[in-house]
Amino acid sequence: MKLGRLNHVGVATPSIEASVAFYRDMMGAEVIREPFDLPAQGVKVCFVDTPNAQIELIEPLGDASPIHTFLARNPGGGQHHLCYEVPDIDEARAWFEAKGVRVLGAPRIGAHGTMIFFLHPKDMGGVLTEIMETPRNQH
Ligand SMILES: CC[C@@H](C(=O)O)C(=O)SCCNC(=O)CCNC(=O)[C@H](O)C(C)(C)COP(=O)(O)OP(=O)(O)OC[C@H]1O[C@@H](n2cnc3c(N)ncnc32)[C@H](O)[C@@H]1OP(=O)(O)O
Ligand SMILES: [Co+2]
Repeated sequence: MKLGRLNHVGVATPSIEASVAFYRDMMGAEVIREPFDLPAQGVKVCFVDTPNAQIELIEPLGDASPIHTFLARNPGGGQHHLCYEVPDIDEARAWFEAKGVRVLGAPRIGAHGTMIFFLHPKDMGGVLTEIMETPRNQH
């Protein structure tokens, strides 16, 4: 498997509205996409663009959100996951499974419209890791 570029850093927040104000007013971020709901992933999402990667702001959506426990432990929010691109999602999944890394749930469509899966932080040096297939027009 060939690891691709860092696509985004996931940041959990109790309030996307407050985080957008922080990235705009404190960090000087200019391009901030409109927030949108991703019910299938249990999160509300908003992208902040930087020159080489995105910050993905995620706020819990619904009672079964996978970030509820994280925010209960970190009420002010914080860095939640790193996401790397790969050219072939099935090859990447087989690669990690063969190495005994726990894949969390089934591959699904992510916020960028391509397939994603997550790897357990305890098998990844303490970092919850998202693997995402590179969008077709960027291969
Ligand atoms: C916007 C859509 C999409 C995209 O396209 O980009 C997304 O990014 S969605 C992002 C949200 N979705 C997910 O996170 C899905 C995958 N996550 C999970 O399956 C779970 O959150 C989890 C990683 C298995 C954690 O489960 P949880 O029940 O919340 O907590 P536990 O108490 O069971 O945690 C076990 C263990 O792991 C540590 N942990 C938990 N989260 C993280 C984290 N983000 N980074 C590092 N470590 C984490 C936790 O502290 C526990 O450790 P111990 O206390 O030592 O046991
Ligand atoms: Co993500």
